[in-house]
Amino acid sequence: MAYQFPALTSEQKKELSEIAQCIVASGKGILAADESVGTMGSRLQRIKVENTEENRRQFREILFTVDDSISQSIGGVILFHETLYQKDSQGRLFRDILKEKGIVVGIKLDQGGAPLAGTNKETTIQGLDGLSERCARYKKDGANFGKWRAVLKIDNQCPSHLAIQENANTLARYASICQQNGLVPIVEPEVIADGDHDMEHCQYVTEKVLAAVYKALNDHHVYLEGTLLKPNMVTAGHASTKKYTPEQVAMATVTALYRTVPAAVPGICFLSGGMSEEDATLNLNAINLCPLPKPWKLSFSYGRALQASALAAWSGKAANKKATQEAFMKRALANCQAAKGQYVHTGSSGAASTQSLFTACYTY
Ligand SMILES: O=P(O)(O)OC[C@@]1(O)O[C@H](CO)[C@@H](O)[C@@H]1O
Repeated sequence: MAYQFPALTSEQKKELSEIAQCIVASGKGILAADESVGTMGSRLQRIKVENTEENRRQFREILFTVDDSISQSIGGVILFHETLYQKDSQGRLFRDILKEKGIVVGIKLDQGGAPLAGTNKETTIQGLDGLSERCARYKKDGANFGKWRAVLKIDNQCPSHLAIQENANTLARYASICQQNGLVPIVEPEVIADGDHDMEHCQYVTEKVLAAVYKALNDHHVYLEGTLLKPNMVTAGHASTKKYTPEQVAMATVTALYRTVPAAVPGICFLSGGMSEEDATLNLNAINLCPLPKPWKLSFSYGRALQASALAAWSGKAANKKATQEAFMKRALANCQAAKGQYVHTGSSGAASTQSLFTACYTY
């Protein structure tokens, strides 16, 4: 056993665990603003705005220049490469604006899916080649955490043993490289909601996937205190006819996590996976009220569920800046409350917040 070859020094471990804890400090979660150019294109298409670099920059400028009190709800923001180097209209780098608010800057590191031959259209994720050099550069340029999303689906023969093992190993290799370069890895094994399976089936699969991920992280000597997990909530498939309450979703989700995620992991930040903004908040709130042991912070790392109302309010018009920032702040605050189990639905949400944000076979 290679016990005498430590992967990280105690200084490296201290830095990583401090970054992770800062991101999920009480009530804080993550804004996943790391949509690639293509994904941002489909978001902008919905509001009939052209997918230009300037339009992407303008929307993000509005989000990042929101009132400083946002830092009570948002501990970290994940950026796409392009955004890490963009500036606001006064020439200030976005990453500096976020840091001044006390928000940790993160970077998307995965580079999209590749087919696993001989499977029912399953995938692995690319981006390991040159990853160490990219991480070193991003650390120098102000990032302190990374994100890597692996996609598993529930279908005939899926997820296969191969897909589970390959994606777990790739996530672990990515996590190890991140930590060597001073970045906290967000480990995201997403079991997507496509399909008509029930919640119990999703729970079974989520447990198998998470168990494989934590075995691989251990094999790769990943320091769990310096990581964050970004899983799916346990829900029925989008096409299922069965409906479940937030309390049922919470019980299934926390049970799956309790069985598979070590207590050393400081925080679990859920993805929203196409849920409406309001459902994502209600489910997170129920998760935090679930009467099972919860040794980790249970928070959010939402993309669609933090930005849908804001995008609709903006509609590509500078004049809508105030309304856009208000919509974003409202969702951020609601999720901050939900991360503490204190969210009370007032019934005054706008239309955009209750709309399903699901897209079939969501890739990017
Ligand atoms: O599911 P959501 O909350 O919208 O987004 C979760 C997420 O991992 O998926 C997107 C990738 O397409 C990323 O932009 C984002 O970080």
